[in-house]
Amino acid sequence: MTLVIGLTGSIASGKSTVSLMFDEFNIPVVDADKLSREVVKPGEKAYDKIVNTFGHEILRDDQTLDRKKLGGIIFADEDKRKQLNSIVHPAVRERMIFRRDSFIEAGETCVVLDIPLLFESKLTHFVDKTLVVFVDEGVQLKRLMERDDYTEVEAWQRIKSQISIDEKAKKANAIIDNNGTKYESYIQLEKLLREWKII
Ligand SMILES: CC(C)(COP(=O)(O)OP(=O)(O)OC[C@H]1O[C@@H](n2cnc3c(N)ncnc32)[C@H](O)[C@@H]1O)[C@@H](O)C(=O)NCCC(=O)NCCS
Ligand SMILES: Nc1ncnc2c1ncn2[C@@H]1O[C@H](COP(=O)(O)OP(=O)(O)OP(=O)(O)O)[C@@H](O)[C@H]1O
Repeated sequence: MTLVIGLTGSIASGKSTVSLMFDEFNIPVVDADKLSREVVKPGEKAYDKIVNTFGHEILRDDQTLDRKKLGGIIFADEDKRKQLNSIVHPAVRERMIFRRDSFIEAGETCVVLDIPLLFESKLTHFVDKTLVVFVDEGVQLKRLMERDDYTEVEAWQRIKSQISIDEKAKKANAIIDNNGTKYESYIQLEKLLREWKII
């Protein structure tokens, strides 16, 4: 039996940081953000739909998506965000399930699905347990602004486009408190994997 863990959190709460730690335990991770970049490459169906919906002005000179520009549009307008989600999410979901099932068929003890919008998109039925990477909102804002060089307004738009981190923490089977150092988060993960009898 493979245990499927849904790893989530809010934007810049530390999902990618924690997902890298699963490597140490040889636990495979399927990363929805990575898949969402794959499915919008030129030549893919979702790419054509995005260009038809948002126009050529969201393309760079090399015809790839200008992600910063598209982000600027969809995080400032909920209807446009829903339009983009309805194009990208089905393609991501299909690839994610395919990869999850390949790991299950290969007999892995555990597989992690790193899904930023696990609760928003109601995808918890894809996983056995949910794990939320938690940070206080102030820490989240600071890390997001520093990592992506956003203004405070841009960072808040992105934070507010998701269910609050407190609400996600309430829904989770387990939490990693990532307010401290990365090492402190690693120790929490190791303890949890022991509790869940994965290591
Ligand atoms: C708008 C886009 C082009 C901006 O790209 P950018 O490279 O700046 O951001 P990236 O894709 O790395 O996402 C960073 C984070 O933003 C958050 N986020 C992204 N899309 C959304 C969304 N539609 N709603 C809420 N939060 C989102 C997530 O926490 C994600 O981890 C891109 O985020 C996108 O295509 N979004 C739609 C697909 C999506 O929902 N992806 C996230 C889960 S699959
Ligand atoms: N414990 C920590 N201490 C200090 N900095 C951290 C810690 N955890 C993560 N960070 C930093 O905070 C930023 C956000 O972390 P990360 O990219 O892992 O978040 P994420 O949840 O995957 O983000 P996104 O939702 O955008 O995909 C990064 O710059 C990362 O290096």
